[in-house]
Amino acid sequence: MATRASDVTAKEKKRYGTKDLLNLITTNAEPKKGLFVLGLVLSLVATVCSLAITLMLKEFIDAFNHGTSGSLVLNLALVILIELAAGVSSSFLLSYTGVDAVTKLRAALWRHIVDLPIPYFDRNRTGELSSRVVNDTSTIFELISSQFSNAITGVISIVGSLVLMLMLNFKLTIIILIVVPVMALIIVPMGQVLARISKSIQKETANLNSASVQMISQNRLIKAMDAEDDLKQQGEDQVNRIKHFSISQIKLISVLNPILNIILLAAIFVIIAYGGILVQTGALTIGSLVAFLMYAVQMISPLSSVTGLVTAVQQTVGATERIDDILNSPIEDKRLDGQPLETIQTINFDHVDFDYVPGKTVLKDINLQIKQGERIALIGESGSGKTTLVSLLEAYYDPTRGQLDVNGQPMADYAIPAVRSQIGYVSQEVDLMPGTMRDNLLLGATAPVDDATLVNLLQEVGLGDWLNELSQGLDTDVGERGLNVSGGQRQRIAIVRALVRKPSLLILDEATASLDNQNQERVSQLLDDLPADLTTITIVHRLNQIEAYPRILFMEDGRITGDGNHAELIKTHARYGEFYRLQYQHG
Ligand SMILES: Nc1ncnc2c1ncn2[C@@H]1O[C@H](COP(=O)(O)OP(=O)(O)OP(=O)(O)O)[C@@H](O)[C@H]1O
Repeated sequence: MATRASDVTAKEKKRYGTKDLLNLITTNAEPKKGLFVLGLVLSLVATVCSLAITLMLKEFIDAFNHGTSGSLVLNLALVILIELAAGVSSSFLLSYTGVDAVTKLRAALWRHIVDLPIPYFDRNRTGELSSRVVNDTSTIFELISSQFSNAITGVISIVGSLVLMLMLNFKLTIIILIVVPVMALIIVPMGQVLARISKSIQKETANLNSASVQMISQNRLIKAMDAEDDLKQQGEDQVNRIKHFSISQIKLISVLNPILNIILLAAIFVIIAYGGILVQTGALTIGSLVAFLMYAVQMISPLSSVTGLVTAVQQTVGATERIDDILNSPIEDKRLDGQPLETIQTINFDHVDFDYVPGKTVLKDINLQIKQGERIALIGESGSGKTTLVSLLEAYYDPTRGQLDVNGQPMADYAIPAVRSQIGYVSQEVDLMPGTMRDNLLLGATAPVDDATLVNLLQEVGLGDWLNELSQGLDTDVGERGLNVSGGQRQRIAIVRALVRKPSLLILDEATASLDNQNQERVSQLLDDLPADLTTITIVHRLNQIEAYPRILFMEDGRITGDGNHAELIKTHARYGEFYRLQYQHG
């Protein structure tokens, strides 16, 4: 079944946690576990080596008085080399695992979004969805490629340094054991506040993303409405919201870092002062004091990455929730085991109602029979239900009540790709896809189409000269959103794109709206020249050629109240007459 808008029920709000994050990573990002573990092990080796290097430096310094042994220098060089090799390879392997995992996750999200049903796109904002594909997945990348391993090696550094410090001098270690909890007392609560702030920054950045997509794609409308100042203000408010949270973040970090530094300096000062006394009394060697100081630093600096892991996980859990929301939304059921459809001969709406939202009926008791080869104009006021009616034919939605039959069988019996392959659709707003002219014309085409056919069709819709002017003909890149192609040209390309698929039903949503008169006639001519068995339904907004349609369906408030040719309707349907005259007076 195609998705029924009224099927969408309120989802129970679930609390997301680390388990969901792990689940998302293992099932959708499928990290290369072997490489990840190897990266972790190597990073542990590098950490242990750096602890050992400090210990060897102690020996090295203490050996100054009685001559440095060659084997010590050799061992030191060897350990430094191992540390270097392990560090470089672990950093590469962990980043590689992160890149690989985030690539799979992004691809899985992309595939899933492509397959989501139309009602999902009705409910969700474009920018927000794109932010999930780009930003939320980056958060997960950071966690896998650096934050997680930094925290693990951090723990080893802390524990290792502590054990070695205890071995070097118990009393000096006590000083560190007092300093660390004090630092933790500051870092942990401030870290939690920082996590909340960065969650707000993420949310507001996603909103900015969403708002910019709207602002850029709707720029013509904004200019036409002279609404630039409003939009500038909205943008300013949005960036200022991010600034507000970013400043709180900066303030906190600016205070946090110097405080931690001062505590660290104070601890180092105490260690040097007390350690100096111990050295003078001969209870501690200079090498041990230097090693001790190095361990203190090695122990304290990973503290923030260990506590930072909590923050990072919290942030990533937020990203997981948003990504899961997409991945758990059911994709469109294309009924692939449904029947094939060779051609559309008859369409029958039998008492069809449709509600986007339960209880708000948009199409009301539609009874309509369409035979192969009919040329139908669908007209009516804005919001009367014209687009919704053709959306049911495209199987974007199923009727809420009543029955829609194609060739005498319920629409729901057919495989959805079979239905759509029989329908050519030209929308009101034609967007070209990024890529070449040929890519655009062949979008979704299943059978091979040669260039000569494409050129012929382009000539028939009046794009022959334009094609000749293009530097690379059919290989010319028409650009994102087709920015370098006019509205009229885009619509004509869309008509060719629809015809290339050799449909048995052609739906044109005001396909001639942005064409000048000459090109409009050429397209009308093309539509006249279409094969006689091709059914066309044109949603007509400009009525200047309405007389040419043998059958006109007039819609009012979700109902078809008029069905006949122009001469019949003008005589029998008062509202149609009024609508027709009004259009002429104003247009
Ligand atoms: N995705 C949706 N969710 C909820 N309501 C919708 C949705 N799409 C359209 N509607 C409502 O359904 C009604 C019919 O809309 P529809 O787009 O079919 O009208 P239309 O005749 O094609 O209008 P227009 O000529 O302006 O394109 C309107 O009241 C509209 O607000």
